[in-house]
Amino acid sequence: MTGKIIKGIAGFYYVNDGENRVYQCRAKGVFRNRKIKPLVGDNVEFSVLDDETLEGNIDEILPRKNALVRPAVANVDQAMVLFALAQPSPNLNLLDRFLVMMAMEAVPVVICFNKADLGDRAMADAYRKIYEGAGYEVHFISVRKETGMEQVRSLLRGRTTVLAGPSGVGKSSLTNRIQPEASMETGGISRKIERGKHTTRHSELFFVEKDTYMMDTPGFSSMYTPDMEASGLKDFFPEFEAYEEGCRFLGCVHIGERVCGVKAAVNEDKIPQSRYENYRLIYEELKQKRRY
Ligand SMILES: Nc1nc2c(ncn2[C@@H]2O[C@H](COP(=O)(O)OP(=O)(O)OP(=O)(O)O)[C@@H](O)[C@H]2O)c(=O)[nH]1
Ligand SMILES: [Zn+2]
Repeated sequence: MTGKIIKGIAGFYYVNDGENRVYQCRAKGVFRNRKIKPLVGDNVEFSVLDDETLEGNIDEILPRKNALVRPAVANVDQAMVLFALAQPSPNLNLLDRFLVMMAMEAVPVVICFNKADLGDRAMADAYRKIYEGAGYEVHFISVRKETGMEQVRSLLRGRTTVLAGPSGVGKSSLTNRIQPEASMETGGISRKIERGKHTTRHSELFFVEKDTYMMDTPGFSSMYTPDMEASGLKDFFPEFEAYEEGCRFLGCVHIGERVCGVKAAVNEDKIPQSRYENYRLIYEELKQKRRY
């Protein structure tokens, strides 16, 4: 049988068969033969030892597509980053940092703004313009008004998604909405308490529907600075590229150079101020970090 590891606790791995039957497995042999530690998100071959008690043994870890460190999870197809259109209003610096981190890991990102019922139309249009211009898919939803829920479901379908977003934007509300059985069983509040406990334990994937999994990523608001050469940062701001032919020097980093197509584009509002400003801030941080 094949399945996916959804959590690991005290030497046991919990393997979902894709239809939400979860087997408690050991990984005898896998460590010894391959010296590889199973990760949440790993697709595995496993044998069922007992069909009643749902016990099994992992025989083989299938090749990984990727593996994130924070959160520790393998085979991530995409990240969904959730912000609120208002209350709290989005921290674009945090968003831009997150986009860089995920691009470094080659994980595609979908941006969702929740609480569309609270934000004004002009703000929504402005955010859409900024992030579609940077090449991202942008969605506006309201968990409270239940708008965009089908859209979210179809974005998730058949994939493993990490959900990220700062506190208070509606991550619990959204995860409750998209896994109806769980929220019916435990109720919104207890689900939330449960989730709080998980954040101090291990990473865990939850089942959404057939072959569809999601992981909540705690600690998003304290995003660290990516680890790379400052000069490489510009490549993670894809909307800059079109204006680089206006730069005098090959390898222009668009900071102190006098003749710079990117800075000119910012002045002409062709590149959003906020994107450039966040680029500059992250660039300076990387410079500082590399000095020590
Ligand atoms: N107006 C409005 N409020 C919403 C919406 N979605 C969630 N909320 C409210 O926003 C508040 C925060 O929602 P949560 O789901 O707890 O947010 P969270 O991202 O899980 O927050 P943390 O648990 O702190 O990470 C709650 O009071 C929700 O009822 C929405 O679409 N519109
Ligand atoms: Zn330049």
